[in-house]
Amino acid sequence: MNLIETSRAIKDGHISLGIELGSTQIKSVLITDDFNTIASGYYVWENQYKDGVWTYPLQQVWDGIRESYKQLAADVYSKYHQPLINIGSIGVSAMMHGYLVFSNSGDLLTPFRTWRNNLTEAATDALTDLFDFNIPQRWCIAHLYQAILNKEAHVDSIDFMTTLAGYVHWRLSGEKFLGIGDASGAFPIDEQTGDYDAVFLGMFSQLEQVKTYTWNIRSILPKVLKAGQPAGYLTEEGARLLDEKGTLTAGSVMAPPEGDAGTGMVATNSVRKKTGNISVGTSAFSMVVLDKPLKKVHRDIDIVMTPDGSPVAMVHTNNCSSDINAWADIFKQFAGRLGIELQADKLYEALFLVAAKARPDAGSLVNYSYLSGENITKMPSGRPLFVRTANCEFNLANFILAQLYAAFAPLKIGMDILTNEEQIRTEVLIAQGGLFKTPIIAQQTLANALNTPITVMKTASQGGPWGMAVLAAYVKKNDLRLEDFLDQKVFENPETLTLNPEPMGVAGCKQFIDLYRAGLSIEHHAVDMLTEKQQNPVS
Ligand SMILES: Nc1ncnc2c1ncn2[C@@H]1O[C@H](COP(=O)(O)OP(=O)(O)O)[C@@H](O)[C@H]1O
Ligand SMILES: O=C(CO)[C@@H](O)[C@@H](O)COP(=O)(O)O
Repeated sequence: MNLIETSRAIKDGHISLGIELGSTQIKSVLITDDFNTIASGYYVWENQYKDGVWTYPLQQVWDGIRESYKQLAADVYSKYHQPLINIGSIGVSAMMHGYLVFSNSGDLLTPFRTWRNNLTEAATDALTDLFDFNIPQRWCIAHLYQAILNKEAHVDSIDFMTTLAGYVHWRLSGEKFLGIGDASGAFPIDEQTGDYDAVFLGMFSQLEQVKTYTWNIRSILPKVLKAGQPAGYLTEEGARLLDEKGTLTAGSVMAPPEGDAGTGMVATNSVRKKTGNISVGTSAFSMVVLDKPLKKVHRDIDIVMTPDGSPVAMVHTNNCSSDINAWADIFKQFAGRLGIELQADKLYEALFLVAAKARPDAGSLVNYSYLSGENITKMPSGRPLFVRTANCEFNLANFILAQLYAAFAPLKIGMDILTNEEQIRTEVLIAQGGLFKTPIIAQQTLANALNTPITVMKTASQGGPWGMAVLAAYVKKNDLRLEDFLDQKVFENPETLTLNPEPMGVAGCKQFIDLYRAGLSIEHHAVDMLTEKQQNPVS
């Protein structure tokens, strides 16, 4: 579309908005009906560790959404000279799972517990045994049951439990829905009915500790919808939450709110059976759409759903890029001392590119990027740790490569279970996430770590919110199955780059992983010996 055509599309509302609340950024992306991004906005935020809980204040959710929307609207006006009055369809996605519970008057009952918390081991052991289905620590039902086991007073007053995307959607539209992908990280889904598993709901309700409450699990969970189904309309109040200037009008059709896993699958065109993709950011997770059930229950493989309701095997690690960011900030501060003010992209590029000069084994340096606990390596909480012997090759190139290897190490260990025990392997994995903003380096390192070709699309670094915008557009025109819609309408001619594993890199990464495994008890010891500093309670 040329400028005039795009400007007309904006005026006529032939546009879709995707908003994704990721762990480090709230991003908004606006697309035209040909799925091209025409404007974007973002807001930077960070989880806080307060009172032993990883959290974000809900006020910041709205400050961030408004700021990111404001930037996007300004971007539209400056490029196309049009105010944003009427947006055809809107979709919200976010980091999944966690614990957000509300009373019947809509009050938040306890500060938001994010996916990053490892507080629910007892609940997950009990529920996994009960259902004979893996319940990971970060899932909503695990948080709820743990709160019950802890006898937390607020549980009595629960009227509604949802995810972050479900919460934002509810406030924008007044509707309590979840897309099936996001719902599958709240409570297990039955593929046949496309709804929460009725047998498991019954089993949960019959638990002694659960029976004592007046609420029923079914009634506090949001209703489940599949991609393409309308999930309400933007209300007047919702429009004011997005756009405080009052320009935006109500009435946009809303897509089912999704999780960032689902939007990652859409953004990489990986909803078809046997396709695989990876998301790398604060956390890392690989997803393969299953063509048959797994042979057995694995505590390290989560079963979630595509946005149109097919089961997916997910390997999820809580830690990926946070330690890289912490070190990048140290280098930024040092550059600042020399009078050099570095923008983030320049900083990451300068650091990542030097890794190309590293020894393939990263000079025998070892790093544990555990800002929080790690399920895959059974680490109860996190103490980021860099360790080396006196005679190893300690230089910047090896240091940065060790950081990258460490970011992918838990994922590599988890993926080995998928490939070795379940023989699930895809020809290629399509990756997306902020680490690919600097081309090649993270992509090649991931290919070497997983010993699998990795494809990255041109849109990789803004994948999630763009994927959500595409799901919002799909609500307006859903005459094809989602996988066909993506193949035929969205990804007719994708711009991609595939990198194959390099034999020396594969061998070098294996050496790193051997050292990493050997030293895991050092990390355990650090967890035991160093107490986490507490911050003030969340307001
Ligand atoms: N220019 C860049 N080059 C490489 N990595 C980057 C760059 N900018 C940001 N990153 C990394 O990308 C991460 C954000 O990725 P993203 O997929 O948006 O994650 P999240 O959903 O966890 O916020 C940052 O935390 C940082 O580690
Ligand atoms: O838990 C999941 C997916 O299962 C994610 O929502 C969570 O790891 C957050 O992802 P990001 O690191 O914000 O991309």
